[in-house]
This record gives sequence, C-alpha cells and structure tokens, in this order.
Amino acid sequence: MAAIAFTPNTEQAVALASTAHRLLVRAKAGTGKTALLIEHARRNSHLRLLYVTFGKANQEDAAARFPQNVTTKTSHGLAWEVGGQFKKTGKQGDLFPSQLAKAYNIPMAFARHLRETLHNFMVSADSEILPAHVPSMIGDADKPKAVEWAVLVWSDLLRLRQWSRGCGESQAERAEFLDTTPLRMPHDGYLKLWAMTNPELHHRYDAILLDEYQDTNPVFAAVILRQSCPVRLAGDDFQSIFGFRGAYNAFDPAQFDEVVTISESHRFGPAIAKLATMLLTEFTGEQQPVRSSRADLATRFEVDRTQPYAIIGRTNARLFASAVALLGTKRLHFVGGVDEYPFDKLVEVHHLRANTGAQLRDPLISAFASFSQLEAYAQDTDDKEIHSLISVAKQYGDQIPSLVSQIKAACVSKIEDADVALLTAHRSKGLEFPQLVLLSDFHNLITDGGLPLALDTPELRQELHLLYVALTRAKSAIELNEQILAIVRYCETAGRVSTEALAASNSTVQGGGAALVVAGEPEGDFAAAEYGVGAFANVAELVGADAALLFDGDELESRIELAILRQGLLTAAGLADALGGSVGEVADAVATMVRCGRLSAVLFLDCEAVTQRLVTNIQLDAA
Ligand SMILES: Nc1ncnc2c1ncn2[C@@H]1O[C@H](COP(=O)(O)OP(=O)(O)OP(=O)(O)O)[C@@H](O)[C@H]1O
Repeated sequence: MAAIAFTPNTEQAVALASTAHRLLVRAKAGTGKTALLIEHARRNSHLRLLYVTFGKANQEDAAARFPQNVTTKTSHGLAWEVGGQFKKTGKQGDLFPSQLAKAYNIPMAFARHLRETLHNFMVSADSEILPAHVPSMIGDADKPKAVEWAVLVWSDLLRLRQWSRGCGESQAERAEFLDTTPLRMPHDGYLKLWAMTNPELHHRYDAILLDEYQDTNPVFAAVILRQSCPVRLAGDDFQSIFGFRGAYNAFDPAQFDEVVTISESHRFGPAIAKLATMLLTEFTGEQQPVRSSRADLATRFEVDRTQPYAIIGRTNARLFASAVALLGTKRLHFVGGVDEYPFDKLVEVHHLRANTGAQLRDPLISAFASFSQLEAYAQDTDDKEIHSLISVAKQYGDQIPSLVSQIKAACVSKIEDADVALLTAHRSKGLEFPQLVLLSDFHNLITDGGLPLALDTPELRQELHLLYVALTRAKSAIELNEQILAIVRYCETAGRVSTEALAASNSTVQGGGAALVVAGEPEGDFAAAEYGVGAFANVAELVGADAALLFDGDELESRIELAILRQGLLTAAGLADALGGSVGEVADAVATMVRCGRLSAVLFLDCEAVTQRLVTNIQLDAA
C-alpha cells in the first residue's frame, strides 16, 4: 500500500515529539492513532520496533502500512511460540464446557463455571488460580473446591503439549491421554502460559508500540509493563469491545510518564462526528466531543450500491442473511476470511437438526446427540452464538448447506476485488470504509417506552461501544441503522441536540452538490406509526438532509431489499405481510429486481408467486 502523506496536526505533533519512556495516547475514533504510530516508526527507522494490535485483520492491515523496521503482531501471535506446541499435537482450539463435562464426567452447569474460572485466571495477571477467579454464582464455601478442579484442568491442559508429561507419567499413559482427551488448549490458555515465561521482548525490540490499548487484558498488560524498553500506547476508552474475553482496559494512566489527548478525527466529516458525540454524551456523560478536521466533507446518508461498500452487523446471523440476499449479484469478501465466520458450524447445526447422519466435526456441535440437546444447552448456557445459529438453521432449513457453499463461492480473497465487504462490529475495529451500511441488529439502547437505557453493566456499555465503533468506520457515506436513528430521535425530542448545529455541520456540500440523504429505512411498513414520517423528517433535518428524498421512486424495492437483509424474508407473502401491499404487487417487484440483477433468483426458489413470474418471463423471452 502506498505510504500515507502525513502532516501531523498540533495535538499529533505533541505526541510525536514526546520523549516519555512510557507514553499513553488517548484519542477518539479516526483521530490518527495508528497513523501516528506509523509516523513514529517512519521517523525512527534505525530502531527495531514491535507493533502490537488487536485482531488479525488489524495486524495484516498494519503489516502492509508500517515500514520495514517494524514487526507487526497480535498478542496471540507473540504467544504462538507456545501455542504452536499445542497445535503440533492437534490439541489447540476452543475449550467448551461440553468438553470439560465429557472429560471429567461432571454436570454441564458446573463445567460452565469451571470454564469461566479458568478463563478468569488465564486473562488475569495472577500466577495461580485463586478463589477470586471463581464466578460469583458459586458460594464462598464452595470456591476452594472449584479452585481445586480448575487446578486439575489447568495441569491437564499443560499435558497437551508435545513434550510435556504429567508427574510420574509414562510415555504410554501420556499417549493414551492424548488419544482420548477431548480437551484443547484455548487461545487465552497459551497466551497465559507464554506470559508466565516472563518474555523479555526488550531484548528483541528497541521499543514497543501498542495500538487499541483499551482491549488489553491484565495478563498482556503485565507483559508490556514489565519491558524495560520505551513503550507507546494508543487507544480509545470508548472502543473497548472485547470485555467478554476479559479485556477491559487493564492500563491505568498513572502508570505512564506522559498522557497525550487527541481530539480531531480525520476520517469523517462533522455530521458523523456529531452523531458519535451524541452517542457518547448521552450514554456516558462524556464531555469531550468527537471533532472532525474535515469541515469540507459532507456525509452522504445513502450508499451508492454501484460502488464498493461495506456492511457491518452485530451478529453473524444477520451477516449470513445479508450475504444470502446478495448472492448472484455481488462479489463478497468477509473481512478476516470467510472461514473465520461460523458458517461451517451452521451447516453442522443443520445436519444435527435434520438428522442427516452426516459426520459432525465441530468439537462443540458433535458433543450433542440431538438437536433438542443442543437447544437445551443454548438455553442453559445462554450462549448467544449457538442461539443465533439455531434460529438461522430453523429459518433457512434444508437450504443451508447449499447457501453456505454459494456464499463461499461468491467470496473473493482480497477486499480490493470485492463489491461488498461484510464484517461484524467486533472485527471492524481499526478499519475504515468509504461507504458503509449498518445493519439493525445492534442492541437497542432506547427502550420501547422511548427512553435511553441506563448502561449500568459492563456488557451494556460494550454494546454502546460497538455502536460507536461501527458508526465511526465510515468515511463519506453511511446508512444508519435503527438503533442510531432511535437515539437521534430521542435526543432531538429531549432537546439534547441542537437541530441547527447538526444541520449546519453537514451543510457544506461539496463541489457538484452531492445529495445529502438520510436513508433511515425502517423494517416493516415505512409509514407505520411506530416510526412515523415526521420522526424521519426530523432525523433528516438534523443532518441537513432533504426528507423528501426518503420517499424516492424505487421505495418498494428498497424496502424489499431491506426486509430480506434484516428479516430474512424470502417469500412474497412474508414480504407483503411485513411491508403492506398485495402478494402480487410484491412478487412483481421481486421478479423485476431479479431480472435487473438486484436480487438472486435462488433466494426465491421456494416462493411460487415469484418463480411463476420468472418462469413466465423466461418462457416469453424464449418465445
Ligand atoms: N494529520 C492527518 N492528516 C490527514 N489525515 C490523517 C491525519 N492523521 C490521520 N489521518 C487519516 O485519518 C484516518 C484515520 O486515521 P487512523 O486510522 O490512524 O485513526 P485511529 O485513531 O487509529 O482510528 P480508530 O481508533 O477509529 O480505528 C486515516 O485515513 C488516516 O490516514
């Protein structure tokens, strides 16, 4: 990738000039944290630098952008020297409660607590398993017993290494253990083990650059702070989204010699900056606004689908539905690689449900003898991923294996070659896209009663962060989702945002007079009282758009596309029910969309009303 022309602004110049041994750069989205670290590396080309970031996609992106003197890694990549030892014996992978239940013949509920205890230990900076790692669901009196169990499992996990044997264990015993155990060393397990070797990165690198510091867990934070070489950290407290992995910003500003704040985003124009500020102010009381350096950049609230664009969803299930809807019309790219998305698992869930007798390979799914057992497990554990796989399996039924194959076939390996990039909000961190569609499967932060939720749990705060991260990935065009539109509507009625200020922020239309449109497409009836034309007109007003453009010519087609994307509706009757209008009218529109390449015909194979129309047309064409 070509080097970025980088002219630091005043705040960035302060960070670049800092000679602090430990520097913390706190900055909002798009303010140039990564660009700053790249520039620092460029200016110090004589130094061997280590750049650590969160997630493989970010690391790969960085590898192409940083100069030669920089080694780019994720924390798990650094720990792979240990993780690889488990891989060699085929024993590296996810560790599910079902595996613990099977390995130790213990009830699933206890296996779940045991897994959580181990997880809490692995991500902590502690060197032994303690009662504090046991979840609060287990009473204090029982915690020592739970610790004993976790110690036993941890020692068995260590035996999974190629060369490691348990105390007094013979070669034959070890071989039998490896053959029969369902245990796997999870990613956080080998990271922990690596951290326990006290890695001395300062011997290999002259300085360390750590991006996305807000997603660092205590175990890795301790590794970084132990190094004697200079360290530069950059991040955004509001982009902490990996709390479920135990990564709740483990750094304290007091541990740093200098803290620099950067406030101006270069990624997007003032309208997105205002929306991002609104999210943070309303739900966290944050005082510092997100500012944009791009006063000239007017945001388009409509995506031009003839040009490449990205789709960010909260859940894999909705991304699957989106990909299905695009089959036959677009080249797709799943950011991070399609195999990183649980589509093979979905096929296995389908086989289990349909009882096809297919050999199941997934370590979790294959542990269940029947679909009802899997459903009971999802219920017991409240495992959201399994819940969503189950619901997608039910919705798409026998079509699943074929749809997954078609999605894979429609995928291109390079994002540059794709028409549409699909990714989850979690994977979107650190990335940016000229055009972006946000799916409406994020957590609703406005209640049914129209009031904002109190974000009084870490999990709910992470949901806000996810929305903020997703929103701030857009550069010039974005289609907002229902969740953000609901917040805008609330803020406007509560008088929290100044209509004039927001409208003014987007009024600097670029040369050529680009249209400013709030897409604002709701699910269901566009004119339904639930949303109301008035409310949308206000949203449009807020960002200086022309509300009339919301109701343009191909309104029904847009609504159909959206209902397919968001609700997975694949019959004319289902669509007519959700959108209003007759089945015939909707089937006509769908057939037109198929014929002009906007939708794939395979989606509607089960819908007689649509196929009839298509067949009639094919016959007429042939005649
Ligand atoms: N001083 C600058 N002048 C012009 N463009 C800049 C400047 N600093 C950063 N940029 C550009 O702004 C965009 C955002 O930068 P970058 O990705 O480094 O931000 P970030 O703070 O790491 O974002 P996030 O935390 O949201 O992922 C990039 O396209 C980058 O090239």
